[in-house]
Order: sequence, then structure tokens, then C-alpha cells
Amino acid sequence: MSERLSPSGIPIPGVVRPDDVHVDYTRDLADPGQFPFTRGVQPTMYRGRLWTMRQYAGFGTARSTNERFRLLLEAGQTGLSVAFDLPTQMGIDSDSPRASGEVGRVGVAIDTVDDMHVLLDGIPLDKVSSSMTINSTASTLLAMYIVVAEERGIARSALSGTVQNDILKEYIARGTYIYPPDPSLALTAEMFRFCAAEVPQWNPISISGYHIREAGATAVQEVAFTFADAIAYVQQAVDTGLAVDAFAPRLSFFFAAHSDLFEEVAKFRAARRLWARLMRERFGANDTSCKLRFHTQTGGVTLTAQQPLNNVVRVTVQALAATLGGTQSLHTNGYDEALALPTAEAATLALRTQQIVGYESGVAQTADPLAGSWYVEQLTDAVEARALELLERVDALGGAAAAIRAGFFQEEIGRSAYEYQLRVEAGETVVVGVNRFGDGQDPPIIPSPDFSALEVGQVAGLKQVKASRDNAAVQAALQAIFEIAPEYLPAHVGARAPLMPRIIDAVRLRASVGEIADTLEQVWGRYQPTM
Ligand SMILES: C[C@H](C(=O)O)C(=O)SCCNC(=O)CCNC(=O)[C@H](O)C(C)(C)COP(=O)(O)OP(=O)(O)OC[C@H]1O[C@@H](n2cnc3c(N)ncnc32)[C@H](O)[C@@H]1OP(=O)(O)O
Repeated sequence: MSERLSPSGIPIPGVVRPDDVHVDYTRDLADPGQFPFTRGVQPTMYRGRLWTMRQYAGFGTARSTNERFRLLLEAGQTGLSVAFDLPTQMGIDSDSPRASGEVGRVGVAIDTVDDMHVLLDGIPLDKVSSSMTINSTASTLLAMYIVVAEERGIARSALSGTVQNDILKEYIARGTYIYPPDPSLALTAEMFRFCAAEVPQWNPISISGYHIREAGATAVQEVAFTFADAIAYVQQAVDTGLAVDAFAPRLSFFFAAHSDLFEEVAKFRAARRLWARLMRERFGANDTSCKLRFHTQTGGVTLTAQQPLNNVVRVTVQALAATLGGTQSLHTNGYDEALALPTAEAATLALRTQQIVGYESGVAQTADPLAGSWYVEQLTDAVEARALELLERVDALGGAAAAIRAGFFQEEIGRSAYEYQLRVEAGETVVVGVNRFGDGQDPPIIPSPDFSALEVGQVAGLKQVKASRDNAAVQAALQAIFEIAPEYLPAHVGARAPLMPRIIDAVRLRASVGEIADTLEQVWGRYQPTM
């Protein structure tokens, strides 16, 4: 019989026997809540608290997204997750010609803190945690969140949430970068400092393997490349003088869950163990800093436009993988996402899927229920060993930033994506309803909504804000940012003046996302990809 391989290329025996596994319980597993946290970061895991059900949502205006948030919270969702439109992610105001046609399309349009007020209207910011998928403009959006809370009388210290703020993977796989890596990384370190000092329950980064996976990486590459990025962030922050244990407990991560249930569970367990070991060995971090806390999203690329209801089943298997793997927070995709923005019905069903997994399937009853399975332990070892090997190749290239410049990640991911495609085309990898069990029907066509009226309204709102604010004060606040920005360039020696408080000042005066981004770009320049 031919050899079977997992999707990452790990050989899978027909039967795994006790002698095939060499686990030392104390060294390799330990109880949940104990180093190396293979079995989970909390001693009681989901018996103490179920994972956060956090559906990524956002489209059109702040008002329409606020309505979707309320619908989801009423349906039992336990955390928020904001999707921003491309102009907001790229630091472009809605009234710029460069934003034309993109306003409110793949997420909500936010120009000033006034939009943020509408977005968060009626949401109890001291009770619900919010995630914001925002990277190059993360500092401005976090500033807006803080100012909304402040203007509602809620202290910064009471806020909890996450900004994605993972710029390295933008160069590798996602694309919403503005500035070159050096000042971008320096700004990330400033956000680590600021959050640790002033917003202690905020996670200033969500180091993301999800997009690396979506771009075609295997599970092993997903872990290795995410950790390569993570090590670069930790090193950068340490180099600026922060003590590792002052910020590392608030590093958070973001992974994908695909349909190979066992490899995915092994991936999550291996990732926790590998991260704990890396942090202890490379940075001398304490146990709290060694805990890998992560959000998971079911795999967008695994969804098919053909026979879209099949996606409900895929999402269920993937949600099981994430929760058997001990995720802290989960987004389950809508079954219609391969066709269009998810409908309210699909978004609700996706949340119901999590609730069925959480309350009916029994996964929440005991921590790390698959531990001790010879197969799962063997696969956990294999994923860890292979990810470490790959990480060491990145080290040899000089770390994540150097590997990005050399095109290493992009090439490796591209090769995996190509090989996967060949396997699908050869029928070796079965995609139900696509290369097998098709019904000959074309995928349904869903008309895309008309965004033009929305854009006109958003632009009018922004013009009104710009006309009614104290423009001299805004210019002075932007000037203050401009004057500090050079300290975030590599040529600068010595301590840097804090940038976050200046961004908050500007946001409070109703400076826009685009104005703040342009100010920084004047000093830092724009990144030009080398490949
Ligand atoms: C694809 C798309 C795109 O490209 O556009 C995207 O990127 S979408 C990307 C969307 N991204 C996201 O949604 C990222 C979401 N990330 C997060 O929510 C965070 O970063 C997270 C992963 C750390 C999860 O945070 P969370 O608040 O939801 O959950 P936590 O596990 O931290 O739990 C909340 C609090 O409860 C405590 N807690 C949890 N479980 C227990 C337990 N069993 N016993 C006692 N306490 C417990 C935690 O310690 C914590 O308190 P304390 O805090 O006091 O310790």
C-alpha cells in the first residue's frame, strides 16, 4: 500500500502503537495550565469559561455594522470582531480619490472617532472585548477606541480587546502595509509599551498565521512562519528596553483551522509547546509569558462556491478541531462566504454551529480530550519538530525581516499552494462537490450590493466633521506627530518619545485616519515590495 501523508506531508501510519510514541508527561505535556501548556493555557479550560465566540463582521457604514453587532450579541455571541474596509486599513480617507469604489466594501468605513462612536453605540465597552483587524493603522484605530471610551466615561484600564497589528505578515501574505518594516516594527514596540502601561487588558498584537495559511501554507509552515514573526516582535521590543515579562503575557496569536481534524489538533498542541519552549529558552521568559493564547478562524480557502451548504459541515469539523485544540476565541465562517458577504442568516447559523459544538458536543467537558491518543501525540511531536526545523532555517537567514526581504516565506508558501493545487487537480486530494461528487450545477450568482450611495454618505459625513472641528488644533496635533516620527527610524539613537499619546490627542480633535497615516508617511516613506 502506498504511503499516506498528512496535508503537511507528515507520514501517517495505518496504526499507531504505544511504542511509536515517546512522551514524557511532565516534560512534554503536563497538566493544563502548566508549562509547556501543551494541554491548554488554563487549568480548567472550558469548564471554567467557554472560548469566546467572536464572529468577524463589518460592512458598509458604522451604523449598519453596529446593527449586525447587536444582532450577533443578542444571538449569544460573546465578543466582537471588527472588519474594516480597505481604505481604513490602508490609511486612506473615504473622501480621497484613492478610496473610490472601496468605501465600506470589505468592511466598515471609519474615518474619524465620530464613526467609531456610531460603530460602538450601545456596546458596553467595559464588559465586551473587541478585536479589530487593523494593521498599519492599528495605532489610530486603537486610539479611537480609547477616545470613544473616554468620551463615555469609561477608563482605559477597563477596556479589553485586541488589535491585529501584525505588520510582518502583511508583507508576507496580506498586503495592507504602508510604511517600510523598520519604522512599522518600532511603532509596534511603542504599542506594546503603551498598552502594558495604560491599557493592561488589551492585547496589542494578534500574530497571525491565518493569512499565511490562507495564502497556501501548510499547517507546519503556518506555525513556523508565525513564530518567526513573533520572535522578531519580541526581539524588537526587548531591544527598545522593555522587559520581556512586561509585555509578553499580552502577546496573542491567530491561527486557521482546516478540515484534517487530527493534524489541526496536533498543530494547536504543538504550537503551544513550541512557543513555551522558545520563550523560555530564547528570552528567559517566565511561565505567564510562555502561554500561547490564540484566536482561530475556520479556513476561508476551504469553502467552496459549489454546493455551498457543504460548507456548514466543513465549518463544523474545523470548529471541532479548534476547540479540541484549546482555542481561546473562535470565528466560524458563514457557509455562503465563497459567494458574497455573509447574509444575516448564514452569520447566525455560523454562530449556532459554535454553540452546538460548545454546549452539545461534549468538547467542553474536559481539558484536552485527545491527549494520550497515540496518533495525536505522535502527530503533535512531528508538527513541533518540523516547525522548529523550518524556524531554524529562518534564523539562519537572519530572522523574519531578512527572510521577507529574501522572499523566502513567499516562495515556500507559493510552492505549497502549487503542490496542493496539483493534488486537487489529480484528484489525490478530494474536495467534495468540486473534484468529486459534483452535481454539474454552476454556483449560484449573488448580485453584489450597490455601494455608491453609501460612499456618497460617508464622504459627506467626513466633510462635515472636517468643516466643524478646530482645524488649527488638528494641524498642531499632526505637527506634534510629525516631529516625533523621525525617532522611529533606524538612524535614531537613544530613547524615543512616545507616539501613542500624540496619536490619541489628534484623534480626540477629530483628525482622520488618512491625515495621521499621511503625516507618518511623510517621514517614514512607503514600502516598495522587492518581489
Ligand atoms: C481573515 C480576516 C482578515 O484578513 O481580514 C481577519 O484577520 S479576522 C481576525 C479576527 N481576529 C480576532 O478576532 C482576534 C481575537 N483575539 C482575541 O480575542 C484575543 O487576542 C485572545 C486570542 C487572547 C482571546 O481573548 P479573549 O478575551 O477572547 O479570551 P481569553 O481566553 O483571554 O479569556 C478572557 C478572560 O477570561 C479568562 N479565562 C479564560 N478561561 C478561563 C478559565 N478556564 N478559568 C479562569 N479564567 C479564564 C482569561 O484569563 C481572560 O482574563 P485575563 O485577560 O484577565 O487573563
